[in-house]
Amino acid sequence: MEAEQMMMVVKITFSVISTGFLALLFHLYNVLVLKPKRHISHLQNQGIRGPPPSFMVGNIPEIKRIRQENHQSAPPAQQQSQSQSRSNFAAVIAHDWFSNVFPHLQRSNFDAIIAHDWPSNVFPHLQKWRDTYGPVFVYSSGNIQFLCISDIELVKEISLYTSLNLGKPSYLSKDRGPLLGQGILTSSGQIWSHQRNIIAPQFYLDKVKKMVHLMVEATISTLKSWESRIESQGGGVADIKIDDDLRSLSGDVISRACFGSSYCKGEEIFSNLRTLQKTMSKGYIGIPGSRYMPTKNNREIWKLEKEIDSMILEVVNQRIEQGSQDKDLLQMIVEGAESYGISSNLISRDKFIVDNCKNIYFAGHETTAITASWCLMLLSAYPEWQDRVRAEVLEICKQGFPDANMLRRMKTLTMVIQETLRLYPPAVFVIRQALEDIKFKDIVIPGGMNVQIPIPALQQNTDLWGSDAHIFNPERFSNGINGACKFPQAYIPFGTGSRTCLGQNFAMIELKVILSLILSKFSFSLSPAYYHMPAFRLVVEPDHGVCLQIRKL
Ligand code: HEM
Repeated sequence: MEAEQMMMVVKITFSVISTGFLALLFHLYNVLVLKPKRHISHLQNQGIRGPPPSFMVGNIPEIKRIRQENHQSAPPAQQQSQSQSRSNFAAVIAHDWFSNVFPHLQRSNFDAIIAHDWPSNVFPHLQKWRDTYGPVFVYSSGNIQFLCISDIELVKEISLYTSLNLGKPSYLSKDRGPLLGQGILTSSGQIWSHQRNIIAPQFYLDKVKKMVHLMVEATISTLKSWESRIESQGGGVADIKIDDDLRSLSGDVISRACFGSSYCKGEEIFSNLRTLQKTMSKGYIGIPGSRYMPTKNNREIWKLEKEIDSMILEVVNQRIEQGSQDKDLLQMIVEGAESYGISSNLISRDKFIVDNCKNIYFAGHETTAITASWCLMLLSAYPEWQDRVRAEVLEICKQGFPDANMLRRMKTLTMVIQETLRLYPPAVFVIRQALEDIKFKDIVIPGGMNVQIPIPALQQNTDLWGSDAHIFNPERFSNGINGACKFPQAYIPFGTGSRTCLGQNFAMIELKVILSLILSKFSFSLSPAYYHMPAFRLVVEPDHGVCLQIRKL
């Protein structure tokens, strides 16, 4: 009898295991073979083409090959020496008589030297496929399919579509999860709308204006450190690599503005986030599941993620214990987490708080700091614009510090920032996932498909912006965005549609404060050490940083 029972248990266990195994196999077959095939043939039937994907890896081998070919066509040694002589040239020319007597020559030389059409180097595969298959094509990164769209009429329709059926892709929360968690940047649907409702009021324009004073204070302390470096180096000039200073500055601003000045651990959190960002962009091979493999890189990512999460939670709990009169963003997130916890068990209270703080930390400081770096690089390279903007700032602020009213009047500075964000948008893709079949123009995007809009490709499209699309010309924004381009939807550095950047007003005001204060206190040119090489590390940043020769005015 006992033996019979044993047999029975063994049989049941075996059939449970084999059913589970078969279900897993079917799931894998569906995810890895059937679904991608269905998506691609659905689009192919509508005349959309793209490079043929291979099993599991999709088009990754081809992406690697195209990048390799692109790299080989411009050997690094040659690039380095060219670039060195270029930046030497720029640094020297900016201050000698040649630039005054032959400004047209200097300008055109510079445009030839520091080429702004970097997207074709950083994403050569997208450029190649666009040339081969047209402005709408389909490709696969590992097992994730993307419908890449740079057709302006389609982009226009997508930007007007407000339904949550076009949400954040599910792969993003896995892919960027360690950095951004399940915060608003990565979540879709229910959690997202709740989070956005909590966070959005913090970024209303009237609230942001009150933060100008706080931004000025933070900037002044950075500029004081530059002054002492100039004094200590002697000769009235110092070579300063500005990127990390600007990163700390924007980190300081976001800490004070959104999380209260008692956010003492901010420094450490930011530096860990930066290491995490670098580690993640180094290791990512685009195959789903690869994040979960116990590689050395992934172990490093998990360790950093844990450290960051516990640091944030520690600071939040300290803050809750201390209590606060100010209703800042942190307070709102904590209250939001309490109310959300009552209505949902989708995500724990602690995770809700940590993920949203991480989101704002990363979204709010990295992008702004990089934009400030690019903007100062461009103002160094185009001294005539540096002079023009400085004259405007000095006229508006006299000898004082900028306030919200003054910032509004800085039209030339706004044009320069807009042009910087056109040529060097730090966030390079708007990414969405169709949660059900959605029709745009005459294309039905199948449910589950990811949509990718490459921001730089749109913003440097000569058909939309004219033959000078690759050239730095802030003048094009003199009549606003509508005057600069036939289609305002082709200018989307802050994204598009219902999920545009929550912090865009905040970012524009912060950039104006930082840049106007720098311009009113210093003049600057490119250091011979500057090496122009935009690189993609989840955001587009200067690979070797921006090194400037800075003089006190
Ligand atoms: C120059 C600076 C910035 C740039 C270029 C930028 C760009 C972007 C872009 C492209 C998106 C994605 C939008 C989309 O998918 O359509 C985004 C989302 C977001 N950004 Fe920014 N951003 C900047 C600064 C900031 C700042 C300062 C904050 C906060 C203080 C912030 C908070 C956010 C948040 C919370 C989202 C997610 C919105 C959502 O999904 O609902 N950003 N940003």
